[in-house]
Amino acid sequence: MSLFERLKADAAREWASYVDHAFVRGLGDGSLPQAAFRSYLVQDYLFLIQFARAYGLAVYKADRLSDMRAAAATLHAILDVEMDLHVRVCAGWGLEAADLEAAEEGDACVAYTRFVLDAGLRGDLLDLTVALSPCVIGYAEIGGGLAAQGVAPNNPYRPWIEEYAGAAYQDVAASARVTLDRLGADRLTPQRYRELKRLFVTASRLEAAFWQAALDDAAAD
Ligand SMILES: Cc1ncc(CO)c(N)n1
Repeated sequence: MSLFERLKADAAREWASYVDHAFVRGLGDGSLPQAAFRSYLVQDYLFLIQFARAYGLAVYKADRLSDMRAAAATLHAILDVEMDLHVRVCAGWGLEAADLEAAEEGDACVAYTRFVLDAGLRGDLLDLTVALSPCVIGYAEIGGGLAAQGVAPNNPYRPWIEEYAGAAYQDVAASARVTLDRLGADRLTPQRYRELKRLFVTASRLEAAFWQAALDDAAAD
């Protein structure tokens, strides 16, 4: 079993709370309140800024050129592709770049992103990669799963689903799995597994909390 499959099986409950969250089901059937999606988009923009920093840290923590290049390519993809796309999606939902810049990071965003950065700062590239893996691999599973169920043509969240179900993002996630499994083959020891599992479980819980914060935020409006 690959390292990713093993982590996912051992974190089955937390993984399910993330990929099968009420927010995700609402995206799939189009019933998600639009205020929740807007709140999510603003926080996700701030999230991506911190994730770019985490990939910068992965460049620093890498001890081979191929790992440095892989992390640098992801850093570039976040800063120059995904964030641009994000600004355009936000504009479609009535959110201007100025709204994004002015927004305060919510607790769920601070907790998740700083947890990942801390895992990477005190650990090595394997710790950091495990802490990052629910993000990139999870969104590919969510987008692919929703698309496979079939998305109504008038579902307002269809472009979001298609983005994460699309070949470009699925490729990014597939290479993240290959990297994780290779780092595991190089560095995993039985003693380390417990700590890696803890990182994976916590990151999955914090992803679920990120969805939940957007639902709570919209409900409080
Ligand atoms: C919170 C979160 N997790 C994962 C991704 C995937 O990039 C994202 N954009 N936002």
